[in-house]
Amino acid sequence: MRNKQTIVAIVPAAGVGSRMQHNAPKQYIQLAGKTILEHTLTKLSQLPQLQTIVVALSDTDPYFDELPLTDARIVRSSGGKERADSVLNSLLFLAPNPPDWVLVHDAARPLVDLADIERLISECLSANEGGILATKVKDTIKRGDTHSKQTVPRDDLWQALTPQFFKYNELKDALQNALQSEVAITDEASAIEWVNKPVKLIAGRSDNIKITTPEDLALAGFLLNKQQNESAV
Ligand SMILES: Nc1ccn([C@@H]2O[C@H](COP(=O)(O)OP(=O)(O)OP(=O)(O)O)[C@@H](O)[C@H]2O)c(=O)n1
Ligand SMILES: C[C@](O)(CO)[C@H](O)COP(=O)(O)O
Repeated sequence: MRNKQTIVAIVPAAGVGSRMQHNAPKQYIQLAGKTILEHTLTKLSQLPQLQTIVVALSDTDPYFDELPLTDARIVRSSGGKERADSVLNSLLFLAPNPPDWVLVHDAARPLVDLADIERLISECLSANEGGILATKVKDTIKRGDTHSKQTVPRDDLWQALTPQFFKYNELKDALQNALQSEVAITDEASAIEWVNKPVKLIAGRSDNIKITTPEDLALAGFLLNKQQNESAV
């Protein structure tokens, strides 16, 4: 029987939200009565298997300490220039007492379904292999070049979501390797792929959207209200 595996969540929340064109970082926009970051942390706080919840924040973030957070597992680490740097900084923050696994989840994805996260963790622990939530592409995909065949075959195309769940040591080594090699890393899985390790794709709900541009807010607000009403029943 494998010893109980320890799991720590890392929440990248150090972005400026430039595409949102808002006067504060998008993770602090209020939707359905709370900031987006609070919604995300409230979701993760419902997972008892998380030993700690590390939130990567800008060192000049003036908002976080004002949030009415009650989960004692929540701690802050320093964000970095890019999302991958924020994640690596959080991994290094954990180095004195490293967990077995880390669950990396965007602050900007408050709508994530808890059952999807539970399934991701369960399937990866059973296989002893890292993986990510992903959703199969539903639209026809075009490549930007207007002077050649544009349509991309989509039968095996998936859209990567978060959480992304990997062994602490593997992710730390992969991210350090990829960043030192100046490889473009936009998610944890791309670093794991860089070091030629497998990534399980676990089908997740397509409404686990990353709130990115202004038109995402109305949909996210509606869905957050719907989730809150359903959980209140
Ligand atoms: N240096 C960075 C950049 C992003 N993030 C976080 O990574 C998540 C996904 O990134 P994205 O949606 O791109 O957020 P921003 O970088 O803030 O948005 P933009 O690219 O529009 O500026 C967000 O929760 C964001 O706060 C981070 O922790 N550190
Ligand atoms: C990690 C991610 O959410 C998976 O789709 C995405 O890569 C983040 O990209 P961003 O440009 O940092 O928002």
